[in-house]
Amino acid sequence: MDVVLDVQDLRCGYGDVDVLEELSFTVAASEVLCVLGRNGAGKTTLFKSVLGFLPARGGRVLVDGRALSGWGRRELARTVAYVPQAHAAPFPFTVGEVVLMGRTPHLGVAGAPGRADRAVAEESMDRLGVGHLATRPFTEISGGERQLALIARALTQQPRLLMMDEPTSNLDLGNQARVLHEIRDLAAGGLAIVMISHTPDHAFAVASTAALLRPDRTLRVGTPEQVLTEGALGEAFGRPVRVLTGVGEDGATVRACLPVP
Ligand SMILES: Nc1ncnc2c1ncn2[C@@H]1O[C@H](COP(=O)(O)OP(=O)(O)OP(=O)(O)O)[C@@H](O)[C@H]1O
Repeated sequence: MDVVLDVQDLRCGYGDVDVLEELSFTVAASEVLCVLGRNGAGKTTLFKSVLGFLPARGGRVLVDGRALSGWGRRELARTVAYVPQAHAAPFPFTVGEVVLMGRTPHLGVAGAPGRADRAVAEESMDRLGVGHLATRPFTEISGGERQLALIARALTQQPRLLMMDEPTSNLDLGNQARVLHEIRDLAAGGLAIVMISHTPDHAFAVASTAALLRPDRTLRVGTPEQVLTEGALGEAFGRPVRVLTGVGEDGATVRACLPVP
């Protein structure tokens, strides 16, 4: 198995408080790991640690078998791409310029992007359906359009590992389906993907592995069907949850979750 991200016994937090304790999981090429847990459980903290923004207090994070401390910043940016939540990115540039920034780690020291770099950016924009927005200011498009543009920027990096923080928040149903389809397609093409989601349905739809942060700070890892049971979801979110099953397009079982008011 081609393991891209290997997290072993990770412990991290802020001040004198540990938010995450002894978390372990791996993500291989072509796998999609979906991280779920209640508000404040530590999902973003986990991302910060894997991206090298928050030092681990214990355990280790290996990318392609090498500890994060052994990677140069540009080198890591050629391998790991991050899609932030769209509301956190008020860039004063056009959509096309923001997407082209994804090429930055691939350029030489004095490098300006060339024709090949622009072609990669255009292909990414077409893939996410935002090519027609290329000349629009990034600050003057909708939240959903910004989300799609940020995913296009991350693809323009041509990474091995894609870290996505709630990639379907802000998106209408059609665009949620578009992004989920792309996530499945990118994984099939060999990318390793880690996504945070508040929608267990999306883990059932595209994830090979679900990782559920529980109130006792432990992580339950397995297939979505193993991990996202009514009991485990009820315990994790503190309210009863129903898991409903139906028949999908191809006759396969599909699952959706409903919080019980
Ligand atoms: N910079 C910080 N300094 C101190 N505590 C922090 C900081 N950032 C987050 N925390 C705390 O760490 C815990 C985990 O926060 P985190 O943002 O990782 O949760 P999350 O699972 O991403 O939540 P949400 O679903 O609401 O986005 C929370 O208790 C939060 O208050």
